[in-house]
Amino acid sequence: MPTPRYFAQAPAFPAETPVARLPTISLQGLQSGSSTEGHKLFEACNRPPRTNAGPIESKRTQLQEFIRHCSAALAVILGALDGQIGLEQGTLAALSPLDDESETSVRLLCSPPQSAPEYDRISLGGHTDIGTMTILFHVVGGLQILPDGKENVMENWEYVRPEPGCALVNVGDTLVEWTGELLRSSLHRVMTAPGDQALVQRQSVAYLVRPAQKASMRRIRGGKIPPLSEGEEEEIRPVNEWAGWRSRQIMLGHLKPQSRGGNVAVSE
Ligand SMILES: O=C(O)CCC(=O)C(=O)O
Ligand SMILES: [Fe+2]
Repeated sequence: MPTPRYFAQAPAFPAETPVARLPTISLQGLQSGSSTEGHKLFEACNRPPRTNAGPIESKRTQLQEFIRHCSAALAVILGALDGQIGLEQGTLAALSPLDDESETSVRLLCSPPQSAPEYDRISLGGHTDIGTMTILFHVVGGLQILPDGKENVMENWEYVRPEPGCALVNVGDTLVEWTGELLRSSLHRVMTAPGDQALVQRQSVAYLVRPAQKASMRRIRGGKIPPLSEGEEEEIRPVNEWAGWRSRQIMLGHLKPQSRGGNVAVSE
């Protein structure tokens, strides 16, 4: 441990600076089996029970209602896709049921107004949503997509214009995997809103549906979904394992987030 002799070589830590309150636990005490020090250590490492932020807890009922509405809308959309793909009604929705444990979440984003807007500022970097589908509600612009096949350079990104009475629906990567890339997820990001919209606060609400944790990433069989090609390895990991792997690969730079899928369908 650094001794007072070393501390004497640097200016003193300012007394008025607010600091985090951390416990000091004696290593000697732990070595000698002191239960007091052991208890202090456990208390310091133990995670307090998770709670939602106050504004979320106080709106719990409305949020539950919101989730139920979004889920019902998504069931309609997924049902229409079942029909178009040639799958039995309810196939896609059954993979992400509301009542099963999953990573499904509601994300509230808020970008503060800018008095001197920096229009090239990225507030949420380019990504595809990893889950099944996303419903996004926004009023102020800022969302951009990179059209399929376009190089990821500034001038190729296109703003999405929020429309009254409309929500934006994003296909997620899981749906791309399940359908053998028949469906496409799109690369999107959030920039400073264009024009005078940058002068006001931007808020968005996203309902991000993730599959049931126990679901499999195995490709769905049937309809227009292309069968595995000769020698192609079947993805058999459970959703959680696959999602963790994919996020890590993207973080490490081994996988690049990009618009995916939209293969020409192979007919039966
Ligand atoms: O705020 C937005 O417009 C997009 C948010 C988004 O892409 C996300 O939450 O995954
Ligand atoms: Fe997103």
